[in-house]
Amino acid sequence: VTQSPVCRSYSHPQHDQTLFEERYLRYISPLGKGNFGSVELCRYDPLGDNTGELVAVKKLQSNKQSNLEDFQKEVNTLHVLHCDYIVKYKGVCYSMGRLSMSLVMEYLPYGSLIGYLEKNKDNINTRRMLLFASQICKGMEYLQSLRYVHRDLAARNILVASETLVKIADFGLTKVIPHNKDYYRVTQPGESPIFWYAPESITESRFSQKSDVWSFGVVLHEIFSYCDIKYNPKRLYMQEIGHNVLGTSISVHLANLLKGNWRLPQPSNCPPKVYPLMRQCWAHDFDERPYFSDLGNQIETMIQDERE
Ligand SMILES: N#CCCn1cc(-c2nc(Nc3ccc(C4CCNCC4)cc3)nc3c2CCN3)cn1
Repeated sequence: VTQSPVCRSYSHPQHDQTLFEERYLRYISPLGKGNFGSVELCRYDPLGDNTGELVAVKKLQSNKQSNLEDFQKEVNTLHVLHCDYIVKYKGVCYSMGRLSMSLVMEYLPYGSLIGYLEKNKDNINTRRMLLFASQICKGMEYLQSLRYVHRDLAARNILVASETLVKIADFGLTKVIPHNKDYYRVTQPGESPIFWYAPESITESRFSQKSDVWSFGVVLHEIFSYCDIKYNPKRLYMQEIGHNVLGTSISVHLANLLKGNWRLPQPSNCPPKVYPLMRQCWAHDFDERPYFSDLGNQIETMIQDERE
């Protein structure tokens, strides 16, 4: 049994069954869309009596070879992650004679933070929002201890396991930082979530632990805006940039906005100490941004203060 320093979870070398037979995987309903694929609720029911367990199955979008390789990397990434604050890998299901594959994961009943916060905003207090934020920090600390960069940290990719537990999900864009560098340079940016990106990711496709910290600041903004669509980061940035920008790309305008030190505004009922935390994450110079361990400590202190 090994214990990771920050996740306090145990990874037993369990011989969990990791191969799911397609014929027993019964489709129930759609759950959402992620990078490279859609996610469905299924019941794995080999006995055929509806006693099987509910699972979340991520199907590969298209059988394009490149996507299959990227999907295989996502599966390999999730398989090695054992942390209470990261969605659990269960196994894979091959179909079409191993031509296509699906990723089988634990099903989290409350869905993503986006829907959950909006729906329950009236009975979620600051303490619970700070608890969620500290759990994301712990999950990210664990991820970084294995030299992973998530690259798509956003409220849409944070899932709610229970009223007091959230988990990081969707490792479709996750990369491992090579040992001789402290950043990852992406070649094909693809359709990037630029409104969650740090300046250096927008302008140089440079991703690091500190660019994930920037995105965490945006997640904090989403949490303390209750993921209200009116205050969604893309909408707030586009209002500032102006919807009728022509010619030069949005990312050039966004990069200039951030260079000029414009930042997402303080959410309306955001506790006074939380906005400065977001601003720390949004330091233009990535060396000035805090580590997830620092952020976690500051948030734990705020949780204590909330209790008194
Ligand atoms: N991340 C990411 C982006 C891709 N993505 C991942 C999932 C996912 N959803 C759930 N659970 C889930 C999802 C939605 C609902 C409801 C919400 C209200 N409206 C109806 C649906 C309920 C429960 N459990 C999961 C996963 C992955 C592993 N376990 C969904 N989209």
